[in-house]
Amino acid sequence: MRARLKKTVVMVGMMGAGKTAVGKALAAALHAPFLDSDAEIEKAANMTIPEIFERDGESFFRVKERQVIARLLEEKKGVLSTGGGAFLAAENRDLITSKGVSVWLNADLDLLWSRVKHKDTRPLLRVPDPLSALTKLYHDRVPIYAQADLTVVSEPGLSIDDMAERVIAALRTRPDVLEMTE
Ligand SMILES: Nc1ncnc2c1ncn2[C@@H]1O[C@H](COP(=O)(O)OP(=O)(O)O)[C@@H](O)[C@H]1O
Ligand SMILES: O=C(O)C1=C[C@@H](OP(=O)(O)O)[C@@H](O)[C@H](O)C1
Ligand SMILES: [Mg+2]
Repeated sequence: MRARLKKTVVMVGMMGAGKTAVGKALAAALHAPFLDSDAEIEKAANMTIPEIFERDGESFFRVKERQVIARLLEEKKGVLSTGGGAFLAAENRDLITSKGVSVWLNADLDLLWSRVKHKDTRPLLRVPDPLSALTKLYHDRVPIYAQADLTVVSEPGLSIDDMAERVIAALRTRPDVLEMTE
């Protein structure tokens, strides 16, 4: 069996949910292109995400994020991992829903914290109390992520490849997204 993507699969969810890692594994399993909006923004700016936040501010980053997502959704069908804030903007949600299928990687706060606490690559967590910041973002954002087309739950015992398999199982319920061929 081989699978063909008819729409771009757009990974959404909190920082540390695994959008980048699982998105990459999913794209490999589907033999589809992998795109990551943060990586594209970094490439275009020739700066890291923290550098962009520091020099130009979050609102500038959000403008770039919107432009990059619009461009990537036009360019090719594949797996697009977004940054955690992207799905918060109604304009992005509308675009993602019309051109692709959104998949929320739903991980609980403990699991997210265990994955992000040792990293300093996320400017929104470069504050005196990063756990409080993450907790607030989590509670503010969960109702919005819940609007995604599909939800895949992440659990501590699962590997990145297990998660990619779970996403494929969810996509199999959507023949308008994933076409299975012999
Ligand atoms: N089962 C898993 N699913 C997703 N990420 C995992 C898993 N196990 C370990 N990780 C690690 O957790 C981190 C998730 O971060 P990342 O993929 O960058 O998330 P996001 O892009 O959603 O912020 C990575 O370092 C990844 O290797
Ligand atoms: O949640 C957010 O607002 C952000 C998440 C990050 O991406 P990941 O979710 O891939 O870490 C990155 O876009 C930026 O630091 C802002
Ligand atoms: Mg990411």
